[in-house]
Amino acid sequence: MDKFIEKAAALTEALPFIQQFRGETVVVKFGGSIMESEEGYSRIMQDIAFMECVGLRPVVVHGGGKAISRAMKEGSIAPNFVQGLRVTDAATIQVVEKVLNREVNPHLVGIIQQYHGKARGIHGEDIIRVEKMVGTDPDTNETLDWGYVGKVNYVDVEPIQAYLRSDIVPVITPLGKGADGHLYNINADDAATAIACALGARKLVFLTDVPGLLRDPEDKSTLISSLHLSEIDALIDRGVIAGGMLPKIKGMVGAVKSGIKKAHIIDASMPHSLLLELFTSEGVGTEITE
Ligand SMILES: Nc1ncnc2c1ncn2[C@@H]1O[C@H](COP(=O)(O)OP(=O)(O)O)[C@@H](O)[C@H]1O
Ligand SMILES: CC(=O)N[C@@H](CCC(=O)OP(=O)(O)O)C(=O)O
Repeated sequence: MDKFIEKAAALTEALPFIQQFRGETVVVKFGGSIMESEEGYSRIMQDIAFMECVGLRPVVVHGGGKAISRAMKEGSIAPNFVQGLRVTDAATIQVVEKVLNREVNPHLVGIIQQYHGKARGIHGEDIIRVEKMVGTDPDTNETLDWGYVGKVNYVDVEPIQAYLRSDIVPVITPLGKGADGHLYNINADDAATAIACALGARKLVFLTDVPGLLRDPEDKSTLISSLHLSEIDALIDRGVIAGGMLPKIKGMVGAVKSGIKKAHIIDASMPHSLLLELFTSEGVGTEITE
């Protein structure tokens, strides 16, 4: 009997959250090591199908960095990252396009459909315009050139919204087109942020392989559950926000400043962390609010 009451309680606890988020757009980004586990990302796709079914409007932006590196090595191309971004020459962009647009993306769409959700892939270059990424090496002051790596300067949201109006989950690859007509590779965190801002999403959620932002990356008990915009610069200066956390936190700051109410980092390896974050009062991971 208790078991049934518990099950009913879980459903009734979700009710106010479902009512609050119905019709709202939530951009969900995942990539990294979770994409190495079919079981792990299938659970995420199930959560996405659930969200859509109860009236939310999820938009998926996915990475696939590890699969790209594997395919490059199979083609005897050595992966090379500078400041967390893949150096992308003409041969590499072909591998990136194939892995993201023609392998990972249709696979994810297929899993949502297995859960009886409607989903369609969108190739990023059909909706995202970029300029070439440029940077400077802080040690040598030399200009950095990543090749075909882009910084988003425009997202055409109409194809995304058309799918959302038809209750179809858009699943988007982090690729863009340059003014030169060439295909460019985009960090998936940056692509998700730009898409969330352009859509005016209610929430931006990064699923990753750690519980959230940790004060000590080696110690999972040091989770920072809530961060205010004013605290972030000091954490960057102290090196707490570094590596793969930098594009996420910077993206979350940009998103919250552009009007998105909440941005989250949550643990993809915790089963159904996305549903827990959205539909319970517990909250998991790190959130940034204004
Ligand atoms: N303060 C921090 N808290 C948590 N993770 C951190 C921190 N600083 C750096 N990291 C690193 O960021 C990684 C997550 O970013 P990333 O590897 O880019 O994930 P994804 O591929 O899921 O986008 C973690 O696995 C961890 O190694
Ligand atoms: C420019 C750049 O680095 N692009 C990334 C795009 C994929 C990505 O970001 O995948 P994850 O989220 O799985 O890391 C790359 O080529 O790996």
